[in-house]
Amino acid sequence: MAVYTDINEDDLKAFLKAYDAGSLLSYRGIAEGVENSNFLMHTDRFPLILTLYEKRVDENDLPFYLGLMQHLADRGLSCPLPLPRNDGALYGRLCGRPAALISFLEGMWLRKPAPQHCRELGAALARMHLAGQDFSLRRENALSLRGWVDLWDKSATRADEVQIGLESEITEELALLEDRWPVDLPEGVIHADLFPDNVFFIGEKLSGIIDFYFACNDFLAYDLAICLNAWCFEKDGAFNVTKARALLDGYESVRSLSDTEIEALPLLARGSALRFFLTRLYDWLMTPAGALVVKKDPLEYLRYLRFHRSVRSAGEYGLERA
Ligand SMILES: Nc1ncnc2c1ncn2[C@@H]1O[C@H](COP(=O)(O)OP(=O)(O)O)[C@@H](O)[C@H]1O
Ligand SMILES: N[C@@H](CCOP(=O)(O)O)C(=O)O
Repeated sequence: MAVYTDINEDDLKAFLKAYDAGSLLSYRGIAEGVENSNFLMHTDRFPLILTLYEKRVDENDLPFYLGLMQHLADRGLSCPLPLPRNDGALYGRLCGRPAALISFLEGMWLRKPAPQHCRELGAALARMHLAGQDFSLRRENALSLRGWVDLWDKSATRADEVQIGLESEITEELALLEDRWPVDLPEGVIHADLFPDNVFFIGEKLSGIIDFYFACNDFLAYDLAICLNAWCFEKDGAFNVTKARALLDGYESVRSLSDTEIEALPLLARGSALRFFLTRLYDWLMTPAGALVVKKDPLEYLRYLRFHRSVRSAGEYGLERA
């Protein structure tokens, strides 16, 4: 359960005084999520999500994340809208942590997305990429090559505790990615964590995207590579090319991929698999026993990484013109 910081009613009521949000009726911790502490709150005016920013969120990045949500919502994308405080600030402080109130989005995330959901996702991702083009703030991707090396430096010597041989396999992979990582692909604001639990649907229709707390400027096609990993593998580890084709078709129904983006896709998918492997491995090794969070399996992403290593071209992801 991702509630790292406990809050009490008096503190919450004091926090709410800075907002025009009505009176508190109820609040409860939300079990899902791994990064921040989230609470569902009801006031006599509306439901709200209260987020207390934890470990990986740098307070200096909050204007980027919260401003981005405002920017995208203004351009018609269905994402949470931060509620400003009476003094105009987009976040305040609760129990010693930066904390924001954001609008509650209707819908459910899908445990078993089908190809038509992947198509919807692709189209929404491309719309987000286009809507983000004129966002004025910039944030480097702290979890790209440099960040991977830092994470690996902290975990490498213990990696073989998780699986024998990991230390040498990942060291080699990282060296290869450092050598071959693209430098000149189309860039923009990417979500960078668009997993099924961050995308809500009502029936077949995508109703909203949440959790912009890894958003940053990076290659647009890298976001697509993240989705290939997060949406197109089955529970048994098999890659589902029908889902991948639907994802890519949906994306291209809104924004066409260039030849260089298509060519780079297998490498971007390797990098993306490594990125989630590394954060999961770090959390696996470092999270204290008894912490109220469900740790995610790093080896799932090792399997995806190995799959992408065998991919010769994006045609294997179902892209006809690759
Ligand atoms: N704006 C929102 N509307 C509705 N539910 C939300 C919203 N934001 C978060 N949630 C709920 O909180 C859970 C965790 O949120 P998330 O942002 O993914 O947390 P974390 O950043 O800790 O991973 C989501 O799975 C969802 O159930
Ligand atoms: N999506 C990441 C972990 C971050 O979790 P989220 O709840 O913020 O989406 C992973 O699966 O490793």
